[in-house]
Amino acid sequence: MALPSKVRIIDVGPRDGLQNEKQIVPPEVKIGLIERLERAGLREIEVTSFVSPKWVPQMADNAQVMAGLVRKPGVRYSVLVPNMKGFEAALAAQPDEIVVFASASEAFSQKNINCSIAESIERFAPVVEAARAEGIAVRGAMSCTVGCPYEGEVAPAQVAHLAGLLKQVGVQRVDVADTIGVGTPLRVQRAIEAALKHFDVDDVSGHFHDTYGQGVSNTYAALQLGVWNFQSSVAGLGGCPYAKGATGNVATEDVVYLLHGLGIETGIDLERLVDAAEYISGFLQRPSNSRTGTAIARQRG
Ligand SMILES: CC(C)(COP(=O)([O-])OP(=O)([O-])OC[C@H]1O[C@@H](n2cnc3c(N)ncnc32)[C@H](O)[C@@H]1OP(=O)([O-])[O-])[C@@H](O)C(=O)NCCC(=O)NCCSC(=O)C[C@@](C)(O)CC(=O)[O-]
Repeated sequence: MALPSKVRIIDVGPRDGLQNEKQIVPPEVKIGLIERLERAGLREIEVTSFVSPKWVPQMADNAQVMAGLVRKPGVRYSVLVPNMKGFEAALAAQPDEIVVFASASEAFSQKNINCSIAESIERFAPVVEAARAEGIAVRGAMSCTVGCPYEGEVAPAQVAHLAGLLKQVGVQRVDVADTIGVGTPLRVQRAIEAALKHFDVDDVSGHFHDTYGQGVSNTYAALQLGVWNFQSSVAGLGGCPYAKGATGNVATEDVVYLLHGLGIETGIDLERLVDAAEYISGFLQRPSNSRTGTAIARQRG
């Protein structure tokens, strides 16, 4: 199959990237990061999550971040929502899209959202209905589609099962997430094919963590199946609080370098993206996890 000619990237740095940071990042820094991502050409940004602040303290400023954004036309701002309480809080902030998040593995579902997969779907059903009634788009993140930190390998059939449940409750598109970054290209392709049993290829995205350095290879493997939507994180920020040892998402800079090298259009200016990475890395006092970003920053001197 020919590779797609264009790709849409959702930068999840402000949410997935920062949620696990011990040091609280103030809302104005998060907003500064979002503005720099917009300047770099990102047209979809996962801004925050309306989850319990006891579970994820870094996202406790969700309403402040949303209220402080100067929304740019043409940019889609999404937020994670685990239940009706989160949806009601998110609704006041008027996101363009909400993301409900379920797991392909039972154990991770329990650790991450304190309920079984079936219970999570029951919780999401009214949330999805309410969001769509408000004209808010709904994405479903599927965690642990390749491996689980508690159960080990996850079978494609589990991914297909979850994708089917999300489809049934009205989720419009899904992310195939390798939460702990253990996937390699063929395993990731099997997980994507499982999602494709229920969703059109235009509505399936790849979300790869880079724990074992496979994020770029897995992106290429997904492109080979025609997938053209990806989530990645500026500077490779990230890690899930409930997936011990897992590192950040594949860096947006690394994905963009791959895509531009393949002649695939992204609308993203790599130099400006590195500016955004330098901004947040400077705040965190830590070098970027992106190989591309590091190379470009070194050339700048
Ligand atoms: C789902 C719950 C809330 C269940 O947590 P629970 O403790 O079972 O919830 P509960 O309904 O029993 O409520 C307990 C307390 O939490 C409050 N509460 C209840 N809901 C909310 C809410 N929405 N916002 C704010 N507060 C909330 C509620 O009001 C109550 O407050 P209290 O009466 O004790 O003061 C909790 O487990 C939670 O917040 N989990 C979120 C964990 C999380 O954010 N994980 C990271 C995101 S997933 C991820 O990163 C993976 C992804 C998407 O990136 C893809 C990938 O790579 O895999």
